[in-house]
Amino acid sequence: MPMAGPRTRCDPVRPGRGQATRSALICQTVPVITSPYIELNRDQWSALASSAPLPLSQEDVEKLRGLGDPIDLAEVDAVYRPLTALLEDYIGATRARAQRTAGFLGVDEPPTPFIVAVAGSVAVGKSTTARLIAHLLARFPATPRVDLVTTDGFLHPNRVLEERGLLARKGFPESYDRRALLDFVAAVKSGAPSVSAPVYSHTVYDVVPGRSITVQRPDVLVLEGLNVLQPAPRGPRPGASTLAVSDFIDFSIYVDADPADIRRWYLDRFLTLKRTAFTDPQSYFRRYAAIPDDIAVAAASEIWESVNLANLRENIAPTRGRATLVLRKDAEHRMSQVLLRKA
Ligand SMILES: Nc1ncnc2c1ncn2[C@@H]1O[C@H](COP(=O)(O)OP(=O)(O)O)[C@@H](O)[C@H]1O
Ligand SMILES: CC(C)(COP(=O)(O)O)[C@@H](O)C(=O)NCCC(=O)O
Repeated sequence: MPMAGPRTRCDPVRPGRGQATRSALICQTVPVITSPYIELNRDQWSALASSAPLPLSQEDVEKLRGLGDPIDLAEVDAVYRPLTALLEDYIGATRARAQRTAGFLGVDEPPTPFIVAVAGSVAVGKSTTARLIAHLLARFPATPRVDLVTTDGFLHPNRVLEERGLLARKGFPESYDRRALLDFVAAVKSGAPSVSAPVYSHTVYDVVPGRSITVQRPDVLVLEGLNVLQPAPRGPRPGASTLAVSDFIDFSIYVDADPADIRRWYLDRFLTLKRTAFTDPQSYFRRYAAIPDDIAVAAASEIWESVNLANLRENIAPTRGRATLVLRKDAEHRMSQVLLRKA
């Protein structure tokens, strides 16, 4: 993310013993690191929290956190109190600008939903971030109506993935119905009164036929998924639209961590799911419930390497620099650094 450019730096050279005292300069070309982000460490970020108590209990946090994510009230306080305050500020500024523009044009055009996108690898904890943001923003008087949509509903059904030889590419850009996802986000951002999105089930590992979630012009839409910062497909047909989902996003958050840590979280979660969700006869992974842990871990490792890590490297991590804010986590899921796009 930081960009390097050369500059000349000159430092005075101290004369050695017995040498003439005339000062001298030694000059060299050194790279200058500039970045479009303001970087804050954990203490700097968490110190931005206001002293008002968070409208959340430890019990709420336990309900909202994803499987394997140890986040507690103190961590929510450190990360999400400043984050939601910042988001409310962005939302207020966006609304004020929309009002000024409507006044300038002499039209009566209310602001459209503010879209917050949450991106990052499989198993990095996007759903915890998305759920906490949605829950907290809904408690602010200016944004009581908040909806949360995950992009997995826009995956092609397994039948289509199988036909196209893409079952082992689930989560890769081509495994989604990108047109439908783009149409959905564009409709929300056009102020459509009611827009529906399909729903995915992690249990059956497929899109649920006939099920949908309807979004009715909320104050905020939180959109969570691997691919929300993905650019439009490369080399589109001449004349085809180059619009991408990210063109309709007002604020994006990339949840970032070391791939070695994410791998461990993925495998630990797989073992927990093996004892819980996979025992459901409806579970796509039910065959793993009854096999020894080491064989299940070997299979999960293979899925991690060949699907999720490959997708992280090829498609997801390259979009990190497009995010408004990068939330960097340490090996224990604790926020270690926040990068915020300079205004
Ligand atoms: N095979 C599965 N069965 C049931 N739930 C799952 C399964 N895989 C993932 N989940 C759940 O789905 C949610 C989204 O997971 P994922 O897409 O990996 O994103 P993240 O971990 O970044 O939130 C998580 O809450 C996770 O616990
Ligand atoms: C469904 C997912 C692609 C996540 O989709 P998202 O909500 O981010 O659009 C992912 O959880 C997944 O199932 N990946 C395929 C490999 C695996 O089983 O882990």
